[in-house]
Amino acid sequence: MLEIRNLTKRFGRLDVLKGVDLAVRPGRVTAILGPNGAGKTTLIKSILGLTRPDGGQVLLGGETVVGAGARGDAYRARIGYMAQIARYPENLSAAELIAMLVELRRTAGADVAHDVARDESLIERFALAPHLDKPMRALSGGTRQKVNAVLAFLFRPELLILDEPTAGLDPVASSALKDRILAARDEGRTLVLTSHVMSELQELADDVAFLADGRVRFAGPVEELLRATRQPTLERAIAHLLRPSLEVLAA
Ligand SMILES: Nc1ncnc2c1ncn2[C@@H]1O[C@H](COP(=O)(O)OP(=O)(O)OP(=O)(O)O)[C@@H](O)[C@H]1O
Repeated sequence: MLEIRNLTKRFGRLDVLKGVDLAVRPGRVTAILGPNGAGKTTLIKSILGLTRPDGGQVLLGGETVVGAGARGDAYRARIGYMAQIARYPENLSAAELIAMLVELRRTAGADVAHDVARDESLIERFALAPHLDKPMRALSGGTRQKVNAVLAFLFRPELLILDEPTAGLDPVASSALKDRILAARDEGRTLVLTSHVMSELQELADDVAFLADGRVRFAGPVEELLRATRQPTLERAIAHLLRPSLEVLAA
């Protein structure tokens, strides 16, 4: 569904991605893990075309969307994205933002009437209704994060990329979002997410891609990682992978 081939990215003298290969399986939740600064956000932004990689390709549904042979950025309409730090026009309210995004889609020729599922379940469970008409600049960090989540799910995208989606959310909101993530998976959507909260990933992830030193060191189902490292939990398995005497595990 999503395939990353030999992706490279350097910032000045810093080699962040040194040839990342990854095949994300459809209809599953894949967690991208790795220490701070490993390049998870850089990888995500490269998939979305928000960062231009130096080499390699990204394929979506078999079609090259980033790298040599890619044509335009229309593919982005198929992806819902929740950024780690989202920036919005601060004077607009969430309701106006939603209306604007719907209008943009309509102008781009999408069948919006069919597409839009303003996620009432999330709005309700986040208790977001009273905040929808306030300007974004007046919202608390957690409330902005909730709006961010609603926008990511807005058009029922086939692929959802969520960068630390529950960071800053209270336990009620975090549970609601996790339920929504699993529901999206059960609807057959593909999800890629990052988080440093291992217990959360243990709950959500079907597959794991572990990024370190610019490459994917392990990619496969969570159970396989636990088996390969002989550890009982994801947290211990990742700690095991991060030992200084790291042995590269075959994918
Ligand atoms: N625009 C940029 N210019 C220069 N360096 C950058 C830029 N973006 C990222 N980097 C560097 O690239 C490295 C990878 O950053 P990235 O944000 O992708 O890591 P991450 O794995 O998402 O980290 P974290 O877990 O802390 O969120 C870091 O050393 C970061 O400082």
